[in-house]
Amino acid sequence: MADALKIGIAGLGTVGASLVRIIQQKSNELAVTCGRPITITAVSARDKSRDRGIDLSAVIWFDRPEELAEKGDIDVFVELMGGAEGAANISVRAALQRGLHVVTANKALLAYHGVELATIAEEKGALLNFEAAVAGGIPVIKALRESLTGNAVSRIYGIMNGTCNYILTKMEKEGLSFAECLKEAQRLGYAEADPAFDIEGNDTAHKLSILTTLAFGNKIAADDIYLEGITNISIEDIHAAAELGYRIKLLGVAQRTDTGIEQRVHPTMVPVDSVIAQVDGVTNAVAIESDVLGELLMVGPGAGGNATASSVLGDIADIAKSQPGAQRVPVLGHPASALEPYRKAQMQSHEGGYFIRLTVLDRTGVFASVATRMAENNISLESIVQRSKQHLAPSHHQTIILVTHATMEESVRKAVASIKSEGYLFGEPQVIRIERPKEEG
Ligand SMILES: NC(=O)C1=CN([C@@H]2O[C@H](COP(=O)(O)OP(=O)(O)OC[C@H]3O[C@@H](n4cnc5c(N)ncnc54)[C@H](O)[C@@H]3O)[C@@H](O)[C@H]2O)C=CC1
Ligand SMILES: N[C@@H](CC=O)C(=O)O
Repeated sequence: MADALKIGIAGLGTVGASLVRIIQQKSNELAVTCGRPITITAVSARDKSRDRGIDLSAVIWFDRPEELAEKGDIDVFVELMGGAEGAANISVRAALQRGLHVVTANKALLAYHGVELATIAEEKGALLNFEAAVAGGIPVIKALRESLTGNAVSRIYGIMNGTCNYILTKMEKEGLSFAECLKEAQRLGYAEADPAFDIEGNDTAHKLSILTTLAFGNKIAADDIYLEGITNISIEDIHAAAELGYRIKLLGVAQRTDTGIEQRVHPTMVPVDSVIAQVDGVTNAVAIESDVLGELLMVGPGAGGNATASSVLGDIADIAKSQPGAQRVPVLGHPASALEPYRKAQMQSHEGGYFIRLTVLDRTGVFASVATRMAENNISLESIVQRSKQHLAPSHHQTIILVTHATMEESVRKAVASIKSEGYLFGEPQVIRIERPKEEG
């Protein structure tokens, strides 16, 4: 049997501790499948004394991850700390500069430094693997980077954040509050160290930016994504969506348009009978539409220690099985030097269906005025209903719910602005985009 693959792990939190446990429990099977043992020789984490339920007696402890990357007796540096800057960024760079292979689950790091890191890896002939960075246990990176070679991708969309999907599902099915659901997601190890990254949509945006680059061959453009999180979604929206035959999901969508690539992350209404609407809890789903294959939908656990460690381990096993000096698959699917500048499609040009919920004064003429403002902006309505006794609205108010046919974002924004200027609105209008799978489009 070949020499052991020596790995050093920086970060022993939810994912790092799961990874250590799995490698230790499955060492014999791994040695057989990979053709060589996988040995954890060194680790680094902030708290040396914490009981993680794993055996670290035979490993060397580095207080600083940078030192592990620079000096550790390792073949692979596994980064499981998180954060786009600081220790993660410095240590991954140092490891690659040293010619070490790197495995990371850190989407924030890749979203902001992925192209530079891929450039260093490719110059050094090192592997930089990051399957766990997008959609946890779903092998979507490998699918896009390798299996779909030769396919021209037209759209990728999906549920890419387990925390948000868990919250939306629990709110709908168990009637729990947003805060209670988030707390539970944190307890289960799904949320980011700062959960604002989950609920404000940034985490989905980081993941989407990576998929966009793999699919379309542009430089990563994480700051060029239209972004809305789920903090504004109320139980009233969830119920109204259900009555209309939709469910609300936080989707990341990237699609090729005539004017460039559109990247957007926002709460989205999906038809209740679509597969993606059935994806509940921490489960993620990624749909890829391409010319040769058609639609590929991948569904699986999107967060949590084991789901994520499974992908990290798969990346480590790929390194164990790789031959030194063999041709490498480019880190981002295309050689880093060949990535094109990102051509951004403006959100105003987005075309799709919209759900609009307005709380208005219960006054003669308001309903007609809302319908007129829509017509003036050439917005064709699938339905418009007026309701009283919505518990959010005071007694002298009513709720108007509109669903549009496919229309331009710019028209919807203009119509909503003109409704706001009429003076009969109570609170902010709620606008939720509707996304339909290809066959239902
Ligand atoms: N938890 C999940 O479900 C998933 C997490 N990820 C990513 O995996 C990475 C790790 O996530 P978790 O394990 O959930 O995080 P965590 O917060 O549970 O663990 C992070 C670990 O890194 C250590 N650490 C952080 N900064 C450090 C520093 N400067 N020096 C030494 N140690 C440091 C902490 O002490 C802790 O042991 C993150 O990039 C996260 O975005 C990716 C997919 C799913
Ligand atoms: N916080 C993330 C973890 C996985 O990427 C999520 O909830 O999806």
